Amino acid sequence: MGTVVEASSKEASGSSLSQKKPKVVFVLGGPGSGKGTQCANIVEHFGYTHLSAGDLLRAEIKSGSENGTMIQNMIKEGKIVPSEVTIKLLEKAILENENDKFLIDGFPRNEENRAAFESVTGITPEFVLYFDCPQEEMEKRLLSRNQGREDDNIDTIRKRFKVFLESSLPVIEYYNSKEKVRKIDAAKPVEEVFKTVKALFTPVVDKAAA
Ligand SMILES: Nc1ncnc2c1ncn2[C@@H]1O[C@H](COP(=O)(O)OP(=O)(O)O)[C@@H](O)[C@H]1O
Ligand SMILES: Nc1ccn([C@@H]2O[C@H](COP(=O)(O)OP(=O)(O)O)[C@@H](O)[C@H]2O)c(=O)n1
Ligand SMILES: [Mg+2]
Repeated sequence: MGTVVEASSKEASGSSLSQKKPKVVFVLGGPGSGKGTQCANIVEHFGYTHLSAGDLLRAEIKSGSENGTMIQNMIKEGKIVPSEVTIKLLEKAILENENDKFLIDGFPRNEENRAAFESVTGITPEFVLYFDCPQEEMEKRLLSRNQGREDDNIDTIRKRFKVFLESSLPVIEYYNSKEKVRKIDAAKPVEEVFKTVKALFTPVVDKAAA
């Protein structure tokens, strides 16, 4: 009896994501490394749902939410929004979607993101795609992205690079120590990068048949 009560109360307090148990791939890399571009390709070929943490935060600003101004100020400064906010948005998006395979793009971006996501959702990623790209190339891409983003100006871009080096690279190193990182040379043209990405998502059995 005691055990039953304990089990059910544990379930009630846990995230409902622990019941859904989705398959998650984290997509990481510096600003402008091509995360969003490659995620669109993966979605088309492999049936994943793409969730960009940055897109979810920008939608939250647009929706006029009470956190909107705080999020907008942090994005303008290239800072990382508190995990609580971003994780709630990710959880909601995963639960609202029928798919069970998700590409989570631009998250976790620091140790706080990583640890909080793991403890709140109980999810560990299948693997981590890491788009490795020289800073000069990323800067060039961001300055010609033309999506009207308030953070694609040289001042904010420099701040974002610093945050990437100081806070996001350690997360990639953490997953590397767990042998979860698939590092990709992201400086090549889009199609070439996708060839490498495709190989990582194609099951070994399909490769043998091809
Ligand atoms: N391999 C590539 N070579 C050249 N330009 C690219 C490449 N991948 C993406 N881009 C362009 O660079 C910009 C940033 O790409 P994006 O996918 O938004 O990167 P991220 O999500 O990592 O910031 C976009 O304008 C995109 O069209
Ligand atoms: N996990 C995350 C992801 C993005 N963000 C914020 O959103 C901004 C834009 O993120 P993004 O992923 O859309 O940017 P790109 O790397 O795609 O250029 C970041 O610079 C952060 O200010 C965050 O706070 N936490
Ligand atoms: Mg992006």
